[in-house]
Amino acid sequence: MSTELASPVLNVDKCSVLLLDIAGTTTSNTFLKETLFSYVDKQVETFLKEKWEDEAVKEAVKTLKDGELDLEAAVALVKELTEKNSDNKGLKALQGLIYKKGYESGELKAHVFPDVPTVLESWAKSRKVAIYSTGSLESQKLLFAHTTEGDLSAHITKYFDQDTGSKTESGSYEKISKELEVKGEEIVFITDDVAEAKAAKTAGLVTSLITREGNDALPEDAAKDFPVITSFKDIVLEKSVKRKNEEEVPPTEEERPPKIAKKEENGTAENGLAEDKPKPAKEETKAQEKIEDEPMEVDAAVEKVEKVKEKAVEATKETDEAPKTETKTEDNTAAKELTKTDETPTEPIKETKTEEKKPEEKTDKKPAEKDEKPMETAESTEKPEEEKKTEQLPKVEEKKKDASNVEKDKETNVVEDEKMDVTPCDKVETDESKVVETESKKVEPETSKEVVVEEMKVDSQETKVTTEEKKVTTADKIVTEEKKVTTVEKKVEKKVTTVEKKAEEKVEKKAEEKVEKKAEEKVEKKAEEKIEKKAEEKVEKKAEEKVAKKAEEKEKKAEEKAEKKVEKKAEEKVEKKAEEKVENKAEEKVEKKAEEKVEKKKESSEKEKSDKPKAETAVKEVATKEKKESADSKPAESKETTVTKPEEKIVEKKEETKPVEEKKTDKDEATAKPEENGDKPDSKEEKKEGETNGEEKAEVVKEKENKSVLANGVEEEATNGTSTEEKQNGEASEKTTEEIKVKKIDEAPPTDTTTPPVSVEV
Ligand SMILES: CSCCC(=O)C(=O)COP(=O)(O)O
Repeated sequence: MSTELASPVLNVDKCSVLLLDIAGTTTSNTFLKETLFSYVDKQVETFLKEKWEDEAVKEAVKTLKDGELDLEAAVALVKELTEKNSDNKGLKALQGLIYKKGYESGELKAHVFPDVPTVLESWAKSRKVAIYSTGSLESQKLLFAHTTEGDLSAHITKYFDQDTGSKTESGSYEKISKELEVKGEEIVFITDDVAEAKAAKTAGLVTSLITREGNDALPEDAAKDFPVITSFKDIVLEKSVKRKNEEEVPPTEEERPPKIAKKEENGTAENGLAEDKPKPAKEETKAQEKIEDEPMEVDAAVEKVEKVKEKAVEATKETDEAPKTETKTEDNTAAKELTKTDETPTEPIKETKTEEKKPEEKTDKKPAEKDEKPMETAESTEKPEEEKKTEQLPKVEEKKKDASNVEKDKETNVVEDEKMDVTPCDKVETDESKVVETESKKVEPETSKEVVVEEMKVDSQETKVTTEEKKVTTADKIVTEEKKVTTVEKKVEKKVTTVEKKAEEKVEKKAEEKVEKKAEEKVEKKAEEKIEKKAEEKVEKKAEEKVAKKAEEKEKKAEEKAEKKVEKKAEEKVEKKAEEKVENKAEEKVEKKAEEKVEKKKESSEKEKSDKPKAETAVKEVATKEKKESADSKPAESKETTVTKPEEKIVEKKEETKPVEEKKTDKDEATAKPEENGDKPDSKEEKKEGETNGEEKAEVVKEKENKSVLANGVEEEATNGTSTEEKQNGEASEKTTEEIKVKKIDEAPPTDTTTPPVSVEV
């Protein structure tokens, strides 16, 4: 760690926000590695086992690595990434969750460098202090709420983590600037990381590097590009925004120049003191306006305070006019400091000895210990000077008493800034006041740091007592006024800070609530969508099933219909064929029998020859008519007609007495037509059948076969003459033949009684 640093030159005229890095800036890297990361390493397994099902943990583990991780793998990965000091967002989230347990149980206490608490407190009075760290928001908040120096979170108004973006990208700082509603040039960013500093600078932020105990050495050229400080106290800010219109009032402790040698540019000392540069009141007013959430009441209170101060200043001026008094302006102080630093050019002058020592004592073995060493040397250089000065002071006991009253009043002012506000007293630099100041340094070490005392020259030993008394009483008045002012100020500041904090807490809470609500809404939406999808899928499935069922039913019906049709057709065919066959066979039989009988009759009648020609013809006619009738009509229907018709026709033919040959031709035509007609429908039906599907064909073929078998049975029955129909027909034909025979006998002359009767059997 180099302590030989160039003096910081920061353009902080318009600073309204201080943006701070954590590791290596507010807190030592050693603490991070040896305490926080080590704690994570030890606790991660237990923590993940306990909280594996927590949503926050699940989310963090998901972010840890793409893809799924089981518990063991997650533990190993967390350890590995922690060891590497990875910036993985999932890791940072998990670390934050793990730290929580440690901080809450008291097992963890965060380290902050010794200057941090006081400076943060001081800055927070008039400006915003924000944090930008790689660590998660949770871990940042925990850290500042649980430091070895107490809860510092009250001084911090805003936290940024990697959700804002990478710390090495300028866009992230632009975002912060927008979010804070402050121009980049009004934000002072302090970090130990050069890459981060470059990014912030690119975004227009006023940027300073800081070196701290435990940090890696900065690159050699870093100091060329950025001011490098070693403590927050090295930062010089413009006058507090609340102290507008106070150009003549000496600066507060906060606004005093750091005890670091300032560069001389253009022949003038440049110590970064905002007070040294006259600024238009407008700028200050603007800066004040930029402090968000500041209520109007506070503004009014500030104005009142300022008025009281103005009165005090006027009173001080009056005392300045008194003879043989030494007024001390801020310029004088700065000039003296420059002289002082010239004497010790290589050592950075630390500001407060007591402030920095205390925290280091508390944080044993922490890296900041080394920071204290140079401070001790600074203290040792200051003390002898003060002692010398006090030795030179005349001891005027009476004056001491009066002055001791002033000092007592001073002692009541705890806050550094407020003590500095009492500096009008310094302007009345009497012997007594010097004594008082040195005494006050002994009583309250913090006041001893005031450089004013060191540079005071004791040249007013001959001052008249009466003048001194006047001055002291005036000083008393001023001090009491100032006390009032400071108390009001304190209250105002407290109010401002509390109001700001509350407002920010509210904003944060609202933001968190919004985020939570959004997350919940998302989850709900997803769940609803899933349910809807499932419902839709179910409905679709049901609809599909219904459609399929209907289709199946239709198919079945169609098949059944087709089958029925096919069956009907097949049945009709079979019936037709059977009928045809029966008819044909019957015809053939009738013909044959008729012919045989005719022949027999012919033979028998040859003898008779001319006696019975009419009877033969009648027989033939009867045979042909019967054939016709059997061919034209269906067997069931035509059974009766075949019985009755021949009788009638026989009667008719008796009258007509047509030749036998003519009747035969008629019969032939009648018998031939059904055969010809019967062939054609068969072929058509076969064509139709060819159009049906294979299954139907097969079934039809089977049915045909079955039915042909049945038909054959019918045929056999027909041939055997066993069927009832045939029998009936046979009986009928027998009856007709008997009747014909009777008629013939009646008509024919009674020649031969042995002549067999003509009978037609069907
Ligand atoms: C907030 S405590 C842990 C901080 C941390 O994890 C870290 O990596 C520090 O990063 P920074 O950006 O603050 O240097």
